[in-house]
Amino acid sequence: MEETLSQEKMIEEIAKRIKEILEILGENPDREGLKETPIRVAKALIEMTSGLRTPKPQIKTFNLAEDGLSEEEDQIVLVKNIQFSSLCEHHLLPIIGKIHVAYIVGPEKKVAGFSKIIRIVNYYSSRPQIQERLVQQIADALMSSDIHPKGVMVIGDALHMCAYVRGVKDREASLLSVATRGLFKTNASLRNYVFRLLEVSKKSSLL
Ligand SMILES: Nc1nc2c(ncn2[C@@H]2O[C@H](COP(=O)(O)OP(=O)(O)OP(=O)(O)O)[C@@H](O)[C@H]2O)c(=O)[nH]1
Ligand SMILES: [Zn+2]
Repeated sequence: MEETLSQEKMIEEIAKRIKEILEILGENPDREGLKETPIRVAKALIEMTSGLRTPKPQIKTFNLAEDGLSEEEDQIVLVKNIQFSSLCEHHLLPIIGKIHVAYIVGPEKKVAGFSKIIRIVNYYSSRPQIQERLVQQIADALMSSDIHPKGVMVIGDALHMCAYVRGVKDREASLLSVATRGLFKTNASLRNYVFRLLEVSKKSSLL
Protein backbone atom coordinates (compact mmCIF):
# COMPACT_ATOMS: atom_id res chain seq x y z
CA MET A 1 0.00 0.00 0.00
CA GLU A 2 1.97 2.98 -1.29
CA GLU A 3 -0.35 5.95 -0.89
CA THR A 4 -1.10 7.52 2.48
CA LEU A 5 -4.46 6.31 3.71
CA SER A 6 -6.94 8.46 5.54
CA GLN A 7 -7.58 7.55 9.18
CA GLU A 8 -11.02 6.13 8.29
CA LYS A 9 -9.63 4.03 5.45
CA MET A 10 -6.86 2.70 7.70
CA ILE A 11 -9.38 1.64 10.34
CA GLU A 12 -11.56 -0.01 7.70
CA GLU A 13 -8.69 -1.91 6.04
CA ILE A 14 -7.17 -3.11 9.30
CA ALA A 15 -10.53 -4.06 10.84
CA LYS A 16 -11.37 -6.16 7.76
CA ARG A 17 -8.20 -8.18 8.27
CA ILE A 18 -8.62 -8.51 12.04
CA LYS A 19 -12.06 -10.00 11.38
CA GLU A 20 -10.45 -12.54 9.05
CA ILE A 21 -7.82 -13.37 11.67
CA LEU A 22 -10.53 -14.01 14.26
CA GLU A 23 -12.24 -16.36 11.81
CA ILE A 24 -9.00 -18.21 11.07
CA LEU A 25 -8.49 -18.60 14.82
CA GLY A 26 -11.88 -20.32 15.09
CA GLU A 27 -13.85 -17.45 16.55
CA ASN A 28 -17.16 -16.12 15.35
CA PRO A 29 -16.41 -12.42 14.71
CA ASP A 30 -20.16 -11.72 14.34
CA ARG A 31 -21.06 -12.70 17.88
CA GLU A 32 -22.21 -9.83 20.07
CA GLY A 33 -19.03 -9.42 22.15
CA LEU A 34 -16.73 -9.36 19.10
CA LYS A 35 -18.79 -7.21 16.76
CA GLU A 36 -16.87 -4.01 17.41
CA THR A 37 -13.56 -5.71 18.22
CA PRO A 38 -11.95 -5.43 14.76
CA ILE A 39 -12.51 -1.67 14.80
CA ARG A 40 -11.19 -1.37 18.35
CA VAL A 41 -8.08 -3.40 17.46
CA ALA A 42 -7.54 -1.27 14.36
CA LYS A 43 -7.75 1.93 16.40
CA ALA A 44 -5.40 0.53 19.04
CA LEU A 45 -2.83 -0.47 16.39
CA ILE A 46 -3.06 2.94 14.77
CA GLU A 47 -2.57 4.63 18.14
CA MET A 48 0.37 2.42 19.10
CA THR A 49 2.15 3.13 15.81
CA SER A 50 1.37 6.85 15.59
CA GLY A 51 5.07 7.73 15.62
CA LEU A 52 5.34 6.33 12.09
CA ARG A 53 3.05 9.00 10.74
CA THR A 54 3.64 12.10 12.86
CA PRO A 55 6.48 14.61 12.63
CA LYS A 56 9.34 14.33 15.10
CA PRO A 57 8.62 16.63 18.08
CA GLN A 58 10.65 19.83 18.20
CA ILE A 59 12.80 20.19 21.29
CA LYS A 60 12.20 23.62 22.79
CA THR A 61 15.33 24.98 24.46
CA PHE A 62 16.00 27.39 27.31
CA ASN A 63 19.17 29.32 27.86
CA LEU A 64 20.93 28.84 31.20
CA ALA A 65 23.51 31.52 30.54
CA GLU A 66 20.83 34.23 30.47
CA ASP A 67 20.81 36.74 33.38
CA GLY A 68 24.56 36.39 33.78
CA LEU A 69 24.43 33.04 35.56
CA SER A 70 27.94 32.07 36.47
CA GLU A 71 29.75 29.48 34.43
CA GLU A 72 29.39 26.62 36.83
CA GLU A 73 30.60 23.13 36.18
CA ASP A 74 28.79 21.19 33.49
CA GLN A 75 25.38 20.35 34.80
CA ILE A 76 23.89 16.91 34.39
CA VAL A 77 20.16 16.83 33.80
CA LEU A 78 18.33 13.58 34.43
CA VAL A 79 14.73 12.95 33.43
CA LYS A 80 13.83 9.72 35.15
CA ASN A 81 10.91 7.31 35.19
CA ILE A 82 9.47 8.16 31.79
CA GLN A 83 6.87 5.47 31.41
CA PHE A 84 6.66 4.13 27.93
CA SER A 85 4.99 1.40 25.97
CA SER A 86 5.94 0.14 22.57
CA LEU A 87 5.40 -2.84 20.30
CA CYS A 88 8.11 -5.44 19.87
CA GLU A 89 8.77 -5.66 16.18
CA HIS A 90 9.08 -9.43 16.22
CA HIS A 91 5.68 -10.29 17.69
CA LEU A 92 3.83 -6.96 17.78
CA LEU A 93 3.24 -7.51 21.48
CA PRO A 94 3.65 -4.71 24.02
CA ILE A 95 6.89 -3.66 25.62
CA ILE A 96 6.20 -1.73 28.82
CA GLY A 97 8.70 -0.03 31.05
CA LYS A 98 10.62 3.04 31.99
CA ILE A 99 13.21 5.18 30.32
CA HIS A 100 15.67 7.49 32.02
CA VAL A 101 17.36 10.21 29.98
CA ALA A 102 20.46 12.05 31.17
CA TYR A 103 22.42 14.73 29.37
CA ILE A 104 25.32 17.04 30.10
CA VAL A 105 24.64 20.66 29.31
CA GLY A 106 26.78 21.77 26.39
CA PRO A 107 28.91 24.88 25.86
CA GLU A 108 25.90 26.88 24.68
CA LYS A 109 24.33 26.33 28.13
CA LYS A 110 21.01 25.27 26.68
CA VAL A 111 18.57 22.90 28.34
CA ALA A 112 15.63 21.07 26.81
CA GLY A 113 12.01 21.59 27.79
CA PHE A 114 11.26 18.77 30.24
CA SER A 115 8.12 17.56 28.47
CA LYS A 116 9.88 17.54 25.09
CA ILE A 117 12.14 14.73 26.23
CA ILE A 118 9.05 12.74 27.15
CA ARG A 119 7.55 13.55 23.74
CA ILE A 120 10.69 12.25 22.02
CA VAL A 121 10.43 9.01 24.02
CA ASN A 122 6.78 8.65 23.04
CA TYR A 123 7.54 9.41 19.39
CA TYR A 124 10.15 6.66 19.04
CA SER A 125 8.14 4.22 21.19
CA SER A 126 5.01 4.52 19.10
CA ARG A 127 6.07 2.10 16.39
CA PRO A 128 7.32 -1.47 16.08
CA GLN A 129 10.63 -1.46 17.93
CA ILE A 130 13.42 -3.32 19.57
CA GLN A 131 14.43 -1.77 22.85
CA GLU A 132 18.09 -1.41 21.98
CA ARG A 133 17.24 0.69 18.93
CA LEU A 134 14.72 2.75 20.88
CA VAL A 135 17.31 4.01 23.38
CA GLN A 136 19.77 4.74 20.55
CA GLN A 137 17.22 6.79 18.63
CA ILE A 138 16.34 8.84 21.71
CA ALA A 139 20.04 9.46 22.40
CA ASP A 140 20.66 10.55 18.80
CA ALA A 141 17.63 12.84 18.79
CA LEU A 142 18.98 14.69 21.82
CA MET A 143 22.56 14.77 20.59
CA SER A 144 21.48 16.37 17.32
CA SER A 145 19.03 18.78 18.94
CA ASP A 146 19.57 22.49 19.50
CA ILE A 147 20.75 21.93 23.08
CA HIS A 148 24.02 20.50 21.69
CA PRO A 149 24.80 18.54 24.84
CA LYS A 150 28.26 17.25 25.72
CA GLY A 151 26.83 13.82 26.22
CA VAL A 152 23.63 11.81 26.43
CA MET A 153 22.81 8.58 28.22
CA VAL A 154 19.51 6.78 27.79
CA ILE A 155 18.57 3.80 29.94
CA GLY A 156 15.63 1.56 29.11
CA ASP A 157 14.20 -0.98 31.55
CA ALA A 158 11.21 -2.89 30.28
CA LEU A 159 9.13 -6.03 30.26
CA HIS A 160 8.50 -7.68 26.93
CA MET A 161 5.10 -9.27 26.70
CA CYS A 162 6.38 -11.61 23.98
CA ALA A 163 8.55 -13.25 26.63
CA TYR A 164 6.00 -12.79 29.43
CA VAL A 165 2.74 -14.17 28.08
CA ARG A 166 4.06 -16.58 25.44
CA GLY A 167 7.24 -18.43 24.49
CA VAL A 168 9.54 -18.60 27.51
CA LYS A 169 6.81 -17.08 29.74
CA ASP A 170 9.31 -15.53 32.10
CA ARG A 171 7.54 -13.17 34.50
CA GLU A 172 10.69 -11.73 36.07
CA ALA A 173 13.18 -11.01 33.32
CA SER A 174 13.35 -7.42 32.22
CA LEU A 175 15.59 -5.98 29.53
CA LEU A 176 17.98 -3.18 30.43
CA SER A 177 19.48 -1.30 27.53
CA VAL A 178 21.80 1.68 27.68
CA ALA A 179 22.82 4.06 24.91
CA THR A 180 25.65 6.50 25.47
CA ARG A 181 26.85 9.41 23.37
CA GLY A 182 29.60 12.00 23.76
CA LEU A 183 31.26 12.19 27.19
CA PHE A 184 29.12 9.37 28.57
CA LYS A 185 30.65 7.05 26.02
CA THR A 186 34.21 7.73 27.11
CA ASN A 187 33.84 8.50 30.80
CA ALA A 188 32.87 5.63 33.09
CA SER A 189 32.64 7.80 36.18
CA LEU A 190 30.01 9.97 34.49
CA ARG A 191 28.01 6.86 33.67
CA ASN A 192 28.35 5.66 37.26
CA TYR A 193 27.25 9.07 38.50
CA VAL A 194 23.98 8.70 36.61
CA PHE A 195 23.41 5.18 37.95
CA ARG A 196 24.12 6.53 41.44
CA LEU A 197 21.66 9.40 40.92
CA LEU A 198 19.01 6.88 39.93
CA GLU A 199 19.74 4.83 43.07
CA VAL A 200 19.62 7.83 45.39
CA SER A 201 16.50 9.27 43.83
CA LYS A 202 14.78 5.89 44.05
CA LYS A 203 15.11 6.07 47.83
CA SER A 204 14.11 9.71 48.15
CA SER A 205 11.54 9.69 45.39
CA LEU A 206 8.61 12.07 45.69
CA LEU A 207 6.48 9.75 43.62
N1 LIG B 1 17.19 -7.95 21.87
C1 LIG B 1 15.88 -7.86 21.79
N2 LIG B 1 15.15 -8.96 21.53
C2 LIG B 1 13.83 -8.84 21.47
C3 LIG B 1 13.17 -7.63 21.66
N3 LIG B 1 11.83 -7.87 21.56
C4 LIG B 1 11.70 -9.19 21.31
N4 LIG B 1 12.90 -9.79 21.26
C5 LIG B 1 13.32 -11.18 21.00
O1 LIG B 1 13.36 -11.44 19.61
C6 LIG B 1 13.55 -12.84 19.43
C7 LIG B 1 12.84 -13.37 18.20
O2 LIG B 1 13.26 -14.71 18.10
P1 LIG B 1 12.63 -15.80 17.11
O3 LIG B 1 13.28 -17.12 17.40
O4 LIG B 1 12.68 -15.29 15.72
O5 LIG B 1 11.10 -15.80 17.53
P2 LIG B 1 10.29 -16.86 18.41
O6 LIG B 1 10.35 -18.21 17.77
O7 LIG B 1 8.91 -16.30 18.65
O8 LIG B 1 11.15 -16.87 19.76
P3 LIG B 1 10.73 -17.18 21.26
O9 LIG B 1 10.25 -15.86 21.86
O10 LIG B 1 12.00 -17.64 21.92
O11 LIG B 1 9.65 -18.20 21.26
C8 LIG B 1 13.06 -13.46 20.74
O12 LIG B 1 14.19 -13.93 21.43
C9 LIG B 1 12.44 -12.26 21.50
O13 LIG B 1 12.50 -12.42 22.92
C10 LIG B 1 13.96 -6.47 21.90
O14 LIG B 1 13.48 -5.34 22.07
N5 LIG B 1 15.29 -6.65 21.96
ZN1 LIG C 1 8.71 -9.99 20.69
